[in-house]
Amino acid sequence: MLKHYICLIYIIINIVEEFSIKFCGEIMELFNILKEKIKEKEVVTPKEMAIIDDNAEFLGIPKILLMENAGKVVYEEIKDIEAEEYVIFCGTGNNGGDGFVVARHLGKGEVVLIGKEGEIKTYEARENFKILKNLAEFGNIKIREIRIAEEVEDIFERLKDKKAVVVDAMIGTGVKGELREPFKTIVNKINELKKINKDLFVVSVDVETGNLESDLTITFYKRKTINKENAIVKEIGIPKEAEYVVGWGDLKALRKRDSRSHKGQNGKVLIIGGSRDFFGAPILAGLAASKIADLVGILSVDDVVDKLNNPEFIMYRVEGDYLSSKHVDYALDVAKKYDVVVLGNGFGVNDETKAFVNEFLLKYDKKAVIDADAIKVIDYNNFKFSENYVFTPHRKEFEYMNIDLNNIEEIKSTIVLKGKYDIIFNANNVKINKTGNAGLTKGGTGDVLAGLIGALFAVNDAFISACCGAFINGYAGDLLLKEKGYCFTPLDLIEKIPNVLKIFE
Ligand SMILES: NC(=O)C1=CN([C@@H]2O[C@H](COP(=O)(O)OP(=O)(O)OC[C@H]3O[C@@H](n4cnc5c(N)ncnc54)[C@H](O)[C@@H]3O)[C@@H](O)[C@H]2O)[C@@H](O)CC1
Ligand SMILES: Nc1ncnc2c1ncn2[C@@H]1O[C@H](COP(=O)(O)OP(=O)(O)O)[C@@H](O)[C@H]1O
Ligand SMILES: [K+]
Repeated sequence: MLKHYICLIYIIINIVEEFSIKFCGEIMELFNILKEKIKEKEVVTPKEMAIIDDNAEFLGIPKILLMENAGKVVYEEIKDIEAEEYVIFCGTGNNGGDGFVVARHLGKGEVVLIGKEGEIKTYEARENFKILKNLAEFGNIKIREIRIAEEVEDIFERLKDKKAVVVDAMIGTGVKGELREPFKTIVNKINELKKINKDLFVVSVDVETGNLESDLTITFYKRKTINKENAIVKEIGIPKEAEYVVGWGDLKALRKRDSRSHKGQNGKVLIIGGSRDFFGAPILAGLAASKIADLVGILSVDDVVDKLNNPEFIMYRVEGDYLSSKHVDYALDVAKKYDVVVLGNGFGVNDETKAFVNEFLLKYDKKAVIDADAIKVIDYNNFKFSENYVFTPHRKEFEYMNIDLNNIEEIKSTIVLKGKYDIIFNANNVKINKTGNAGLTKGGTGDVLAGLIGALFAVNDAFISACCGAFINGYAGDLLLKEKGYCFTPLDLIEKIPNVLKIFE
């Protein structure tokens, strides 16, 4: 008997495996179609490049390897330039790290670290600086650490009439705001020097620092929006997949909580959901959102409000068993006090709810996460996919939306197509999230995801919020799988959200 039993289980597991492989195959097929339809970016912003860099590391490529390749390709571009002097200006970030590698490959010249060794921000830059210090003892490479521009007056004097190469490894894609001192003065000095010495060749690493008039910029992987025309692109070993995978690079790019912020500035989320039949869904979404957002409100029907005496939420009651047209004005009024609305969890799909959703969205003009039943009741025939919307359909709900992949540019909204792998896309971006496991198929984990995305979307843009929500939700599930196997609940998932954020903060 037992033998038959085991054999039966074996057959079932195989069928499930077969289905999920097939299903997974479909997901990858859809992903490839989307990659074709959504034009690949030729130029990226510094912030987008930082995410790609970090996700290359997420895929297992060490940054120190990329730094080595970066320094090497810059060296290759300048090694044949006739010069009596080489001066490499380095910042304390990884752009400076590239500069250390350039100096090492050159095997000569003066490295000017703008800052102190102790201020070098990253392991890979520090390691390369240490190597330079070892080499400096042999005399070919000189190193100087400066605080203010006056400390390099002698260099500018010397370069007035020399054939020289100046390498700008001061600031790269980590640039933030207006150029601060001493970089500002140093950049101006180099620009002035170029005017009086035609034999001065200025090379920028990855990005021109400030308004430096470089003769050449070697930028890595893709042109940056802030590069000058004459920038050339060099591969340094970053694979295309780094642009398509959701990894910790996306989490690092989320808006940081400002220590001086006060209540409400870190997001206000209104959950509009629930019905007489489903009271748990909006609560799960609300609990998930409250892990991140400052304020969470729940607008729902009597049954849900009466069941909820949770101090974490501000409750807004509407009479009746289901949301309906008569509640639209009140809901719009309440929504004015919030940054984002999470719509649909536990709604049900009857006509009154359908009327509420369509009328509400027609008049509501802020951010919304549209999930579950709300996705099913929208009248897509006359519907605008606003960039203020994030949809979180699973496979079946996605079919309701009848998205025309041939008119993908119309899809300004961000869509999270949930499944074994989540595909996150809109008219301009597509990414795939691989965190998560089959333990997440339990009902309610989608409500957790919707609340999570709502909280992130309150203070970030749609696409990064959707990517990070999917990543965090899945990763929380992966932590639970290690602890409990598949037997975890949506409430366990919610409790794990802070752990995931802590790991990647
Ligand atoms: N992250 C990676 O995986 C790789 C990064 N690479 C290099 O690293 C660079 C990015 O490095 P980081 O992210 O560390 O940052 P950066 O090195 O570009 O700049 C950060 C440094 O500049 C300072 N800074 C920023 N804005 C400033 C301003 N307005 N005025 C004055 N100082 C300012 C910061 O305080 C910090 O010390 C890329 O441009 C590229 O050159 C390469 O090594 C390739 C691999
Ligand atoms: N087999 C699976 N493997 C990995 N993640 C999954 C799997 N099934 C669902 N998920 C994840 O679970 C979450 C919610 O899935 P969903 O189908 O929306 O649940 P719900 O029925 O609660 O809406 C999503 O983050 C999705 O990525
Ligand atoms: K630079």
